Order: sequence, then C-alpha cells, then structure tokens
Amino acid sequence: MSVIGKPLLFSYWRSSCSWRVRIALNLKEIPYDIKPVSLIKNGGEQHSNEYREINPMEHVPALQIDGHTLIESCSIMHYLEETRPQRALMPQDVYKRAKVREICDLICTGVQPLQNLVVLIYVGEEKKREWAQHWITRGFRAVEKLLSSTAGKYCVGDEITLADCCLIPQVFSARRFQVDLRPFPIILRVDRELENHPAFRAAHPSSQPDCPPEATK
Ligand SMILES: O=C(O)/C=C\C(=O)CC(=O)CC(=O)O
Repeated sequence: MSVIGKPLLFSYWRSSCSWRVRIALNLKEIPYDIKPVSLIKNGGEQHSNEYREINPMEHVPALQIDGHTLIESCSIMHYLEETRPQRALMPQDVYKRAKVREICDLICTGVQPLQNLVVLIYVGEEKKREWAQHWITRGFRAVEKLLSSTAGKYCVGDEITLADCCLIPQVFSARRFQVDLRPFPIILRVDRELENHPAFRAAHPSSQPDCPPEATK
C-alpha cells in the first residue's frame, strides 16, 4: 500500500455499500483507484485469504488511504468527512447531523444487511425476492416518514449529505428486487433529484470498471 499514492477502494460494481463510498469520494473530489473484488467469481474473492487480511468481515468496501486500511462504509465516509472537510457531507446544525445519522443507520443497519449476498444465499433462491421486498418495504416506510420532516431538495434540507449517499444505492437495490416504490413519493423525488448528478452517475454500478457489459445501460 502506498502512503502517498491515491486512495485505493476495494469495490464491487453492484455492492450498495461500495457505491456509498464511491459517491462520497466523488462528491469530495478525491481522486482514487478501484480494485474490483468480485463477490461471485470462484465463490467470492472477498473470502480469499488475501482479502481477509484487508477486511476480516469479508465484505466490500475497504479503503486504503493515508497509510491506513479502513472498512465499513459509514465509518469510511465519516473518516473522509473528518479528514477532507471540503464539500461537507454533514450539516453544521447538531440536530440535523443527528437526523442524517438516523437515516444512515436505518438504511445501513436496518435495511441493507438483510439483502446482503450472504443473507440471500442463506434465505435461498426461491424466497429471496419476497424476503428482500419485505424488508426493504418495511425500512422504506420508516425512511419515508423520517423524510417527511427532514427533506428539502435532498434527504435533510437542501444540501447533499451522507444520508443521500446511503439512500440512492438502496433505491437501486429496491428496484432490482422489484419493490413497489409508489408509496414512497419523497424517496422517489430525492432519487430523481440525484440520478443525474455527476458524482452519483460516476459512482453508479453501470459506470464501474467491473460492471459486466450486459448490465451497462
Ligand atoms: O448479486 C450480485 O451481483 C452480488 C452481490 C451484490 O449485488 C451486492 C449485495 O450483496 C447487495 C448490496 O450490496 O446491497
């Protein structure tokens, strides 16, 4: 690992957790390299001895930056926020900061882990779509309710925050599992607001070097 080189992100094109960090890096205009880790090739490269040294949880993402190796997308985003204050992704106001963390935690602990690859494999091919739909819908009901009192143009007010970095990839996963999003008009509005933002577009799965050609839009 190079201390002075560009940060290196261990990422998988369709991983929503990798996508969160890609958005944050792009928004802050931090140049970085990507090291693709295939979650499906040969039973998953994340389970290799080499990668387990980088991330003992055998998940993506991991970020090598400033001579450190960091794991867990929210911790990584907070590190970026604390070390690279340019283009702040947390509001100044303490209450608004709490609301941003609330939305991030809800998605990152209450929704996304339930549709993680290891969980879906455990649930089984037959039930996995119904399972993912159930938990995403349940979580989105809560997110929509929170947004009804926090959202401006984006999740919390009119500035892009870490909450948006978490929400947009989760909406993509919801579509992937064919969740009916009609009951969530605020989530859909924020998603529409950000779908063509350059930092979000560049972080999109279809823009990734490891995206299979048939999946590019
Ligand atoms: O089917 C695949 O291509 C494998 C894995 C993923 O997409 C990523 C996830 O496990 C879900 C997620 O990050 O939300």
